[in-house]
Amino acid sequence: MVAEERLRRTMMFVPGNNPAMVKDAGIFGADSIMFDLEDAVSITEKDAARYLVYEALKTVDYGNAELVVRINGLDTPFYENDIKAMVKANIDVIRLPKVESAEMIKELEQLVESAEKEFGREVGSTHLMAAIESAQGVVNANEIAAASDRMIGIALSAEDYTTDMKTHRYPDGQELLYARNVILHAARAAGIAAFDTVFTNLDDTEGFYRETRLIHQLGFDGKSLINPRQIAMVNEVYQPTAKEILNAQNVIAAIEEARRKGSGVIAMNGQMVDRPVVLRAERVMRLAKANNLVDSEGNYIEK
Ligand SMILES: CC(=O)SCCNC(=O)CCNC(=O)[C@H](O)C(C)(C)COP(=O)(O)OP(=O)(O)OC[C@H]1O[C@@H](n2cnc3c(N)ncnc32)[C@H](O)[C@@H]1OP(=O)(O)O
Ligand SMILES: O=C([O-])CC(=O)C(=O)O
Ligand SMILES: [Mg+2]
Repeated sequence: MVAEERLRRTMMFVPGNNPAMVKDAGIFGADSIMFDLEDAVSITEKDAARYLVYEALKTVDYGNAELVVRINGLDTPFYENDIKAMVKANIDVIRLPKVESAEMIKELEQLVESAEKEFGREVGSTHLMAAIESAQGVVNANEIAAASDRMIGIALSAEDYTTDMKTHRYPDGQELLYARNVILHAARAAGIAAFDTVFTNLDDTEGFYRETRLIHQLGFDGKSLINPRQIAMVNEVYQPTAKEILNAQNVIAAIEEARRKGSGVIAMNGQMVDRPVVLRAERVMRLAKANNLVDSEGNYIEK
C-alpha cells in the first residue's frame, strides 16, 4: 500500500465566535473541522473568537477529525496573534484566506516557524493551506500550491472569487469552471489536496447534490461546508459503489499476487492492472472503509 492518505471529503466551517457550535463541532463526523476567525467573525469579536477557539483546542476532544483554523488575512491587524495562538494550541492546519501569491505563503510559513520555536512545537508540524478567492490567486495557483512543503491543499472560495470576477454564482456553475480546473491541476501537480467551495443555500438540496457530483467527477478531494446537514450528502456522493469496491478488491488481490511473482503488472479479466489502477483501487478501499462498506479485512458488507 502507498502511504495512507488522509480523507478530506468534508471540511466544515465553524464560526469561531459561537461557543455552542465550537464545543459540539466534533459530533457530526466531518473529516476536517475548520474554525473560522475570518469572515464569520465581526471585527469587534476577533479577540474573543481567537480566545474561544484556543481554549476549545486545549480542552475539547474532537476525535479523529483534522483540526483546521481559517485565520485572518495578511492585510489585517489580526493574523499575527491568530498564528501564535493557533500554533500554541497545536492546530493541525492553518488556512490562509485570500491568497494571491507564493510570497504570502512564505510569509505565513516564517511566522508559523517562529511560533513553533517560541512554543516548543516541532518545526514543520503545523501544516498550511491556501484559499484562492480572486483572479490573481487563480493566475498564481501553481506557485501557491508549491510554495511550501507544509502545504496540504488549496481551496476555491467562490463567494469572494465571483465578486472579484464581477459575476455571481449560478446554478450550473459555469462561472467557476476555469477556476475549478486551474485549482485542481495546481493541486495535483504539487501533490496536494484540492477543495471545492461552500454552497450557501441550505434549502437547495438538489443544487447541493448537483454541485457535489460535479466536483467529485472533476477530481476534488472534497468541499468546504457551512452546515452539518451537508456532511452526509457529500459522503454519499463520494461513497464507492458495490461494483467499484469488488473491482478494487480484485485489483489489489491481483497485484499482490503479481508482486509475489516479482512483477509490477498483471492482466485481470483481459485488462492490464498497473500502478495507476492500483492507486485508484486503494483510494476506493479507503472510501469504502470510511463509509463502513467493508469489514476490517476489507470484505464488502452487503446492505
Ligand atoms: C463565504 C464564507 O466565508 S463561508 C464561511 C463562514 N461562514 C460560516 O462559518 C457559517 C457556518 N454556518 C453557520 O453558522 C450555520 O450553519 C448557519 C447560520 C448557516 C445556519 O445555522 P442554523 O440555522 O442553526 O442551522 P441548523 O438548523 O441546520 O443547525 C442544526 C444544528 O447544527 C449546529 N450547526 C449549524 N451549523 C454549524 C456549523 N457550521 N458548525 C457547527 N455546528 C453547526 C446548530 O448550532 C444546530 O445545533 P443545535 O441543534 O444543537 O441547536
Ligand atoms: O472558502 C470558501 O468556500 C468560503 C469563502 O470564503 C468564499 O467563498 O469566499
Ligand atoms: Mg471568502
